[in-house]
Amino acid sequence: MSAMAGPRSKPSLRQRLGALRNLPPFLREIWGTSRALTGASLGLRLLRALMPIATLYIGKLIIDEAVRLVGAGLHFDALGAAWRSGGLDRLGGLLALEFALAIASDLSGRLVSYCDALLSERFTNATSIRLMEHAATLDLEDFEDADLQDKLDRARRQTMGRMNLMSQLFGQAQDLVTVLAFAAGLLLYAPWLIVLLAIALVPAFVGEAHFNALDYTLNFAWTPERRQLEYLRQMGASVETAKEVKIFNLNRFFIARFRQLSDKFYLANKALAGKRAFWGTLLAALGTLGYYVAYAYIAWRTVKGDFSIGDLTFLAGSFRRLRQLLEGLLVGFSQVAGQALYLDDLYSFFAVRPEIVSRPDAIAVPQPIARGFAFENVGFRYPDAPRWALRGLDFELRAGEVLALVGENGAGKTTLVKLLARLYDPDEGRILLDGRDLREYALEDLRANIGVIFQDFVRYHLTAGENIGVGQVDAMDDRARIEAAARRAGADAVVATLPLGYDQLVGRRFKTGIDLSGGQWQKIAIARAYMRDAQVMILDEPTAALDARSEFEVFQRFRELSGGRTAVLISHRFSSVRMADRILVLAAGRLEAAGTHEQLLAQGGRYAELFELQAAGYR
Ligand SMILES: Nc1ncnc2c1ncn2[C@@H]1O[C@H](COP(=O)(O)OP(=O)(O)OP(=O)(O)O)[C@@H](O)[C@H]1O
Repeated sequence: MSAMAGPRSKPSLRQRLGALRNLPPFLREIWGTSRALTGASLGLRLLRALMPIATLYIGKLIIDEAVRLVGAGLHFDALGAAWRSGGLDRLGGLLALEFALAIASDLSGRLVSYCDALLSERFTNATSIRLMEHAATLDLEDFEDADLQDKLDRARRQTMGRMNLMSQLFGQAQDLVTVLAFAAGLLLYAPWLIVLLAIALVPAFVGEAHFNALDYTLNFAWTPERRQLEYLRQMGASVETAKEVKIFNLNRFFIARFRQLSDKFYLANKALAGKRAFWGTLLAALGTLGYYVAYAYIAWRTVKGDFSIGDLTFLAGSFRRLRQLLEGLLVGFSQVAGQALYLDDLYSFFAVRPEIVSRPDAIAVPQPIARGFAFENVGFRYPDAPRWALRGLDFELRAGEVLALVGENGAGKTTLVKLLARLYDPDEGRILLDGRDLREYALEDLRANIGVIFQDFVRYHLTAGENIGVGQVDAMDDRARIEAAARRAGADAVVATLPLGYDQLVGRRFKTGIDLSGGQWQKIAIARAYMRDAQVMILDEPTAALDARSEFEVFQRFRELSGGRTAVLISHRFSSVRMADRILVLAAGRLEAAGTHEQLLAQGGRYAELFELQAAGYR
């Protein structure tokens, strides 16, 4: 397991406040998701913001009225008589008003939840789609970078977790309006109490802000471990791995590793939560103290006769609410600042820019390709790799030629193919297509003209027809084309064995799926290559699981059907390789020899040696 990520230092106050700059774009996106829902949610909240003070004030009026009635010395024996006398009219009216307010408050609360739920679902979906769209633009190299994977992981979590940020922000705005209303009310009675309240709350706020930052740091520093946990969980419990896990009895190994890692994470979290609870309680007590000092003061003024009983309840109530609200606002503010830090992750993922892009003046790939590809002193090195994967490559891939690549594992065959398809750009030298650098061509057009099936092709858990159709998505519904591609690859026989034929779901992931053998999957994948009417076809060892006859047939048919197409084949089987027009021998990233099968055998180098080895096995 990799070394622990070095602890990242706590984000500074400036960083935290700086993260608040993420809020305006965040709000803009929410607004853009649905103006109607955002407007409704905000409007309802504004209404709700004024309800608490209205309720409390009516409560005060009710008490004052009741006290007045008692003081007036009126005596009623029966409710009916009292009602008819009209003496209770005002009290009744006030009670009815308070009742209406209570109903309105409940109703608007539910409506707000409803709007928020709809809005959050839509926003989460929109962000997920944006995430997928952006990920699609990134370079393969980006994906292979562990840092980017961490970032993607955090960004993915953000799409899920950020919605309470929205509710929180809106809630904050609502509370702020309520606070202003209460503060205006209190200002009329006892202005300096508000100051007292604010001072009493500052320590709690600072504490919250501090712990939120620690929380973020912890979560940030643990991203690689969290991904490992996720990985272990998957390894320990998935169809893809179940077979091997059982045979090697790996479950205990995975579980032990999971436990070890998750325990460490748990302990770190627990320590932080403990400290947070302790300091939180202490600091909140200060706020409570402020409240009771104020309460005592109001009680004293009431006893002195400055305030009525109604005033006392109104003030005490306002005060209690104001304290809760201010505390909530301050704590909420620091939480929002904390969450805005997480938004940083989302936005920094969106800020990753691909390097492999089309130039503005990009040109179209020639139809047909006239001369072919030329590698000129091409070198490529994977980021942070100790040695070059390919170096000093000089060769041509002529239009219409079938070229085979051979070489031992790790020689660089796949890397060469990736360069040809512009999944990477060379670090040294250049690759020309009909005399112009590959980088001058429009990327999409280039990819549309090259059909590649890699050795680790994807097994889509879709229908058999769709598995072939993905080779040319815009022809996904063209059944005749799919069938023709299947025939060319010998996949039609595979499909014929499926109960639902081309409509059969394949793979084990879903209930109705039927799994295929390794070779059957490969035939389907090869059909995918035929689906695409590409000028250049590349088969990177997708035939390894085919039996010898099938592979021979696949390549022979490939030769016959390629109809003047340029092709690159990678195979470890010489029976297939020898069918190529020309063979390149790669060794440790360098081009060692090139020629036809016969020429290379005559040279007696590595090719002859490997050929002899394989041939000897059959004698
Ligand atoms: N994504 C990657 N990141 C870093 N290094 C890589 C990556 N892919 C391949 N390499 C390294 O580049 C070298 C060439 O690998 P490549 O996959 O091109 O070999 P290959 O000839 O296709 O091998 P095989 O016959 O096993 O498929 C190897 O040393 C490998 O370790």
